[in-house]
Amino acid sequence: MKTHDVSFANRAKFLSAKIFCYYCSDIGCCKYGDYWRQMRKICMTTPPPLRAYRPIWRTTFGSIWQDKASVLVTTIKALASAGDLINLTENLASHTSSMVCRAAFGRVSKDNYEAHIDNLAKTETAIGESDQEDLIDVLLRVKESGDLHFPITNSIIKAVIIDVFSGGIETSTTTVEWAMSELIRNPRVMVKAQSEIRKAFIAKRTIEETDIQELKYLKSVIKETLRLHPPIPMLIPGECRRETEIDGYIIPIKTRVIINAWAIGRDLEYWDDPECFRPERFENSSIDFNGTHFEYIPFGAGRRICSGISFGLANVELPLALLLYHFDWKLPNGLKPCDLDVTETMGVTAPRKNHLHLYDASLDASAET
Ligand code: HEM
Repeated sequence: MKTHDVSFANRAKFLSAKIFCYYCSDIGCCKYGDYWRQMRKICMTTPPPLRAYRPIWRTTFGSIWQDKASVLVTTIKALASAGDLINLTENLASHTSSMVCRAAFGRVSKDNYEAHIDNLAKTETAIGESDQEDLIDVLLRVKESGDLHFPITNSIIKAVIIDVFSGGIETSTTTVEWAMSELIRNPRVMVKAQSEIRKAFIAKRTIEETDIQELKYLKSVIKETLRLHPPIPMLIPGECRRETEIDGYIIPIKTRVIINAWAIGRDLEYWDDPECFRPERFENSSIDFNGTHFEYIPFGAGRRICSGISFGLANVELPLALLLYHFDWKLPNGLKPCDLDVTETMGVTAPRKNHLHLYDASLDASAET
C-alpha cells in the first residue's frame, strides 16, 4: 500500500457496481486516472466554498446536526420512559440516514429531484455562495459551470449521491452499534467514557463540535472500535494496473487485490492482546487512521483512501456521545455483559448479525431514589 499503491489503484470490476453506480461513474468504483482525479477534486480538494462535499460539512457541523441529534435523543427517551426495549440499531440507522439525506437532498424530498434543476434556473448565486445549497445543488452548479475536462452529466451526479449513501450510512451506523456493543461488554470502559462525557457536557445547553473534540477518551473508544470492527473489513477490492513484483512474486495485470483490514487490526505481530477491547492502547500513541499506519487501516490507505472520513467520524462521535450522556444502558432479561451476542454478518460491511437491543436503566435508578 505504501510502495506499490499506484500499481493497485484501479478498482475491481463488479456487475453490481456497473448497475448501481451508473457504469462506475462514481468516485468509489471508477478506474484510477484523470476522471477519478477530477471527481475527487470536485468533492474534496477544491477550496471549501466550491467543493461539492461542502453541504455535507455544513450539515454535519451546523444547526441541523444539533436538531437531528436531539431528535435521536427525544425518540429514545420516549421509548425508554414507556419502559420499551430500545432497538439501537434501527434508531441509529434512521438518524444517520436523515443526516445524509439532509446533506444530499436538503429540505426537498428525493421525489422532487427536478425541483433542484428549477431552483438552479431561478437563482443567480455562484457556486458556494448560498448557505441553503445541498449536495445536488452544488453538483448541478459545477455541471453548469462547464469548465471541466470530463463534463458532468445527471447520471454522474446520481452516481456521486450513491457513493454518499452507500459510503456514509451503514459505515457510521455500524461503528456506533459496535462501539455500544463493546461498551456493554466492557463495563469499566463504559464508566470511564460516560464520566468523561458527563463532566464535559454538564451545564451545557448545546453541544458544539469543539466540545466533542475535547473528548479524548471517547475518541480512543472509537479508534478501538474501528480496529476490532472495521465497517468495511476487506476495504474496496482493487485491481492491478501493471505487472508488479512484490517480494519476488510477479503480480499479473488485472489481478484482483483484496486487503483484509479486519485481520490486520487483530494481528499479534502489531497489537498486544489484540482481541481485547482496550481504548487505552491509543492514548499517548501516534497511531491514527489517516492511512500512514499500515497496521491500522479502517478507512483504507493511499490514493483511494476514504474521501468521507470527517463526515463519517462526525456521524459516529455525536450520536455516541449523546447516547452515553443521556442514558444508562443495560442488557435486558438479566443478561450479563459477557452474554452479549457479537456475531457479525458477512458482506461488504460487517454489522452485527442481530440488532442491538438495550434498555435504559437510569429510570430504574431514579425510581429507587
Ligand atoms: C465510519 C465511516 C466510514 C468508514 C469506516 C469508511 C471506510 C471506507 C473504506 C475502507 C474505503 C475504501 C478505501 C480503500 O479501498 O483503500 C472507503 C472509500 C470511500 N468512502 Fe468511506 N468510509 C466511511 C464514511 C464515508 C462517508 C461518510 C462517505 C461520503 C461522504 C464516504 C465515501 C467514500 C468514497 C467516495 C470512497 C471511495 C474513495 C476512492 O475510491 O477514491 N465514506 N471508505
